[in-house]
Amino acid sequence: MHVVVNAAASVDGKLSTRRREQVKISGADDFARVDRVRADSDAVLVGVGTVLADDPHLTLDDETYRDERRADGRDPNPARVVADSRARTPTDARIVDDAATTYVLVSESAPEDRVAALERAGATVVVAGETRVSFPEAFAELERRGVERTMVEGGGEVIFSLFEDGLVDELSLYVGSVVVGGRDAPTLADGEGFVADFPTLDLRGVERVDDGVLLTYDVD
Ligand SMILES: NC(=O)C1=CN([C@@H]2O[C@H](COP(=O)(O)OP(=O)(O)OC[C@H]3O[C@@H](n4cnc5c(N)ncnc54)[C@H](OP(=O)(O)O)[C@@H]3O)[C@@H](O)[C@H]2O)C=CC1
Ligand SMILES: Nc1nc(O)c(N)c(N[C@@H]2O[C@H](COP(=O)(O)O)[C@@H](O)[C@H]2O)n1
Repeated sequence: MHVVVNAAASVDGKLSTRRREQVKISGADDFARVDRVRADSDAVLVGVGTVLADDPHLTLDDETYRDERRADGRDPNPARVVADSRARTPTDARIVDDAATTYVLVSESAPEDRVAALERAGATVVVAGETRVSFPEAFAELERRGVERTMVEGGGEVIFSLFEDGLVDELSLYVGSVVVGGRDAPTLADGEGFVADFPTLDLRGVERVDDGVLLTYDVD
C-alpha cells in the first residue's frame, strides 16, 4: 500500500482549534490541489475523530476528475475509509452516504449492534486489531480489495499512528499564514509522541500556494 498523508496546519502546527472545530486553513488553490490528490487515490482515510468533528464527505469536487476515473474503468469517487475501533461513526454521517464505497475499520471489541447498524447503512466493515484498529492488518485487507494508493487526510491521532507503524510514504503539508495556538489544539502528529527514533523525511518541494507554503516530503 502506498500511503500519502496530506494536511493543512497553521504556522504553529495546529490542524484546528482547541474546540476541535474545522478550520479552513487551505485557500482555493490548495483545495484544488487536494482534490487532484484525492482523484489519484484509490481511497481517502480519516480517523473517527475527524468524522465526529467535521462530518466530511471526502468525495471529489471537480466533475472532470470523476469523468477521468470513469473513463479509466474506476469508481467515480475514491473509496472512503474511517479508522473507528469502537464503530462510533454515526449512521447518518455524510461519509456513509452512497456517493462512494465506505470502509469502516473497526477492532474486534466494537459493539455488534453498532457494526450491524453501519452495515445496514451501507458501509463495509473491516475488522482489524483487538481493541484498536491495526493499520498493518487493515491495509492488507484493503489491498486484497484493490486499494493500492491511500490518501490520509487526518487527523493528528491517526497520522501519528501511521508514522509509528512506519506506513507513511509521502507527506504533503500546507502551512497557512495563520496562528491558531492552544496547547490542546490538534497538531499534525499527536498520539503519545516519539522520544527517540523520530521518523525522518526528505524535503522534496517548497512552493508558495495561495498565501501559504506547500511542503512535500518523502518519508525515509
Ligand atoms: N487541517 C487539516 O488538514 C485537518 C484537520 N483535522 C482536524 O483534526 C481534528 C480531529 O483530529 P483527531 O482528534 O486527532 O482525530 P482523528 O481523526 O485522528 O481520529 C482519532 C481517532 O481515530 C480512532 N482510531 C482508530 N484506530 C486508531 C489508531 N490505530 N491510531 C489512532 N487512532 C485510531 C481513535 O478512536 P477510537 O479508539 O474510538 O477508534 C482515535 O481517537 C478535528 O478538529 C479536525 O477538524 C482533521 C483532518 C485534517
Ligand atoms: N487540505 C485541507 N485544508 C484544510 O484547511 C482543512 N480544514 C482540511 N480538512 C480536511 O478536509 C475534510 C473535509 O472534506 P470535505 O470537504 O467534506 O470532502 C476534513 O474533514 C479534513 O479531513 N483539509
